[in-house]
Amino acid sequence: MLVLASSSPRRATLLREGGYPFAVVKASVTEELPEGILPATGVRQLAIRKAEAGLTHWLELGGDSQDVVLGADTMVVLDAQILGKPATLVEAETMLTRLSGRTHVVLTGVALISGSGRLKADVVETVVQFRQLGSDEIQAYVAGGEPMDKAGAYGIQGEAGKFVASIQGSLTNVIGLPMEYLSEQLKAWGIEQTNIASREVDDGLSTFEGFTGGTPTP
Ligand SMILES: Cc1cn([C@H]2C[C@H](O)[C@@H](COP(=O)(O)OP(=O)(O)OP(=O)(O)O)O2)c(=O)[nH]c1=O
Repeated sequence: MLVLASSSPRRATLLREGGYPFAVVKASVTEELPEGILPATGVRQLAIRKAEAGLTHWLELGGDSQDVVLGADTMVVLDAQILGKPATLVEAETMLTRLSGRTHVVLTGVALISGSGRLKADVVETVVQFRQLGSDEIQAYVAGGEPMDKAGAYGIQGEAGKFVASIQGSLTNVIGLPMEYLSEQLKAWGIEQTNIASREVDDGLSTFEGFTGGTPTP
């Protein structure tokens, strides 16, 4: 059985839409990383941290050691700097001003772990280009509340979809789980889709120029 170690509603929605039956378990971890760590190393570490915490909790709840626990972490990287979730509205505005007219990278670390000691963790990268944003539209977007629980202060699946000029790589990777990569991995772990649900998110972004699907990076 598949267990999602996450409190992100987006990750649960993506797995459900992917047709996977799963349980959800909380994975409260500190998201602090050592100063100067490479973003890809950091995002992978956090995904493992979440999966390990989730596994511990799941086994305490009486879960089977053969169950497969999934942890993930998403970060936005601009000029080699990590943009996490904004702590304040002002910080959200600053992040979006920095992203305006620029190309950035979204990294999602994905970790699969089981009680038998098996572990697989990778990082999937999507390149996102924003068009030039006006300060009025940034302010209006931040006032709408969408940025606050999201890396880089935006949600590509929401109103910020209109900020995006192009995307290269997996769209679902930006939203929190690279489903193309993940379904390959889950197959290798013996986890199959049982039903293919229709997409709940009407984003219209999969037709964007350069959409190629996710590519794992070492
Ligand atoms: C860039 C971007 C991020 N996000 C979200 C995905 C993640 O939920 C969030 C980044 O925070 P994460 O720390 O990756 O995840 P989380 O705290 O929401 O959930 P958990 O740790 O319990 O699994 O930003 C979007 O929903 N859309 C976007 O376009």
